[in-house]
Amino acid sequence: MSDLRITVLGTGYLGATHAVCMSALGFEVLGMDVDKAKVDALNAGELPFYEPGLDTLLAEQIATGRLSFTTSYEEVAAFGDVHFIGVGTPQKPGENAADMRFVDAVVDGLAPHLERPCLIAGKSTVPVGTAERLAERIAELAPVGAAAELCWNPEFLREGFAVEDTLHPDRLVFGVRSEHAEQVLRTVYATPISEGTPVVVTDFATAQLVKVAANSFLATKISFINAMAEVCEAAGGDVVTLADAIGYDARIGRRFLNAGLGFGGGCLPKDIRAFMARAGELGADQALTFLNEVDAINMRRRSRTVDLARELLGGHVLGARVGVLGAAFKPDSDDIRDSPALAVAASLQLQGARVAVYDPQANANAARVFPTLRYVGSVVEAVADADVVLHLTEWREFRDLDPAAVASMVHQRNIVDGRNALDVEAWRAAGWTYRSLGRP
Ligand SMILES: NC(=O)c1ccc[n+]([C@@H]2O[C@H](COP(=O)([O-])OP(=O)(O)OC[C@H]3O[C@@H](n4cnc5c(N)ncnc54)[C@H](O)[C@@H]3O)[C@@H](O)[C@H]2O)c1
Ligand SMILES: O=c1ccn([C@@H]2O[C@H](COP(=O)(O)OP(=O)(O)O[C@H]3O[C@H](CO)[C@@H](O)[C@H](O)[C@H]3O)[C@@H](O)[C@H]2O)c(=O)[nH]1
Repeated sequence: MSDLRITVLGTGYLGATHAVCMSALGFEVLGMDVDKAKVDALNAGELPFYEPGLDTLLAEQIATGRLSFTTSYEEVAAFGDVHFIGVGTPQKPGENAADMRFVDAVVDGLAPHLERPCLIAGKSTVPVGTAERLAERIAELAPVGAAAELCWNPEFLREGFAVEDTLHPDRLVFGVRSEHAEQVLRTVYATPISEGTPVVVTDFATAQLVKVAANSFLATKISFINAMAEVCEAAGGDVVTLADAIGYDARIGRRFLNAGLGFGGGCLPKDIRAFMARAGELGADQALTFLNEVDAINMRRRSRTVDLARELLGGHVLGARVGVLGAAFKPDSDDIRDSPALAVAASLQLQGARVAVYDPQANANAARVFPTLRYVGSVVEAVADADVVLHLTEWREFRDLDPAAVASMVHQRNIVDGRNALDVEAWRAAGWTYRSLGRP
């Protein structure tokens, strides 16, 4: 184990995971965030969000004494040999572009304290050109001068699998300007568990682009199958069978070909939009106009789900009871950023439905953003007397439901499976009118 000391600036979903995993690999790690409540919770060994396995790992690592958290840039600068940047890059309100103010603030906060040689490794997802700009800024501000070097090391973890993805990544991407930076990154990642992982060493521009290209491809794959779902709806085909059949072709592959309510979260939607905005600035906007269509197909799935619910209610949404299963943008996460489930729930409520939402982990986060929806603590409460049940986030708890048992709780046996994840035959056999996206 190398004695490099690591810091992680921004300890949200990405940064907290990275800090905890680096500590689990044996490094001494200092995490930093401007949110004092978050820092206090992390220091107490309490994870401020839900991520399977990360809670126990955090508590274990805090107990080793190798991992701690602070709000101080000075402490971070004095402590670290390698500083990872994992602050947020959300969509700017009312624009497609990414809001870079957190990235800029973290560099402006840290760099003036850098008095000893170090590597700063950007992990946040950024518009191409950011690393080049930040390198200049660091050169201007850091007392140690060129011995504070920047590199770009994009992160590909998925929420719900964050620990697994961090410890066993599909690949590592190092955007570097020197052999020294490459060697330091190789040392950080030279652990038994990343053995055999492909390492792509490249320039700044490519490293930043790899990340948004990957997310654009994933978003396109989902919208492709959702476009097929639209055609299946028109033609009377079954998109799940279609996905299975085309997925057997190894060139296509079945993963990420699940049709339904579409993609949400704090990454895919904002990343394709920021990529389009950046391409526009670079004069390459034509190259990415297809991403507009990817986005539009995705958003149409939300309206389609609302329409299915309305159809099942015979057009009478006003006063109808709607039981919503799921609020998170995906299962095994409490993240509700751009959640398709909440968009559908909110739309039906706006049309006058009486909506009850249950999510195993995301109720509290959802209530902060959509305070007027009614949140309940169980499936039983969500579906009580419902005229229609909407399955919008495919938690195992929902996939395992016994349709006969749920049938006895509702007013009308209507279900929309927004994720094509329930057993159609079993639900129909229990007397349910089952509707889903892209299936007859
Ligand atoms: N969430 C993921 O699964 C994931 C995966 C890969 C890449 N990314 C990218 O990583 C970045 C972070 O995403 P996230 O989901 O962890 O966001 P997040 O909102 O959960 O976390 C961001 C954290 O940064 C902190 N912060 C803001 N300003 C700061 C500052 N000046 N100094 C220190 N901390 C500051 C915030 O308080 C917050 O805790 C984004 O660019 C995202 O696109 C996220
Ligand atoms: O076949 C599929 C697969 C996913 N989704 C939806 O797509 C969204 C995103 O899912 P996923 O990619 O699993 O979650 P994220 O945690 O947002 O991870 C994505 O975004 C991260 C942040 O950039 C990247 O690091 C990951 O590699 C990338 O998968 C969710 O709403 C899913 O419900 C589908 O609708 N159909």
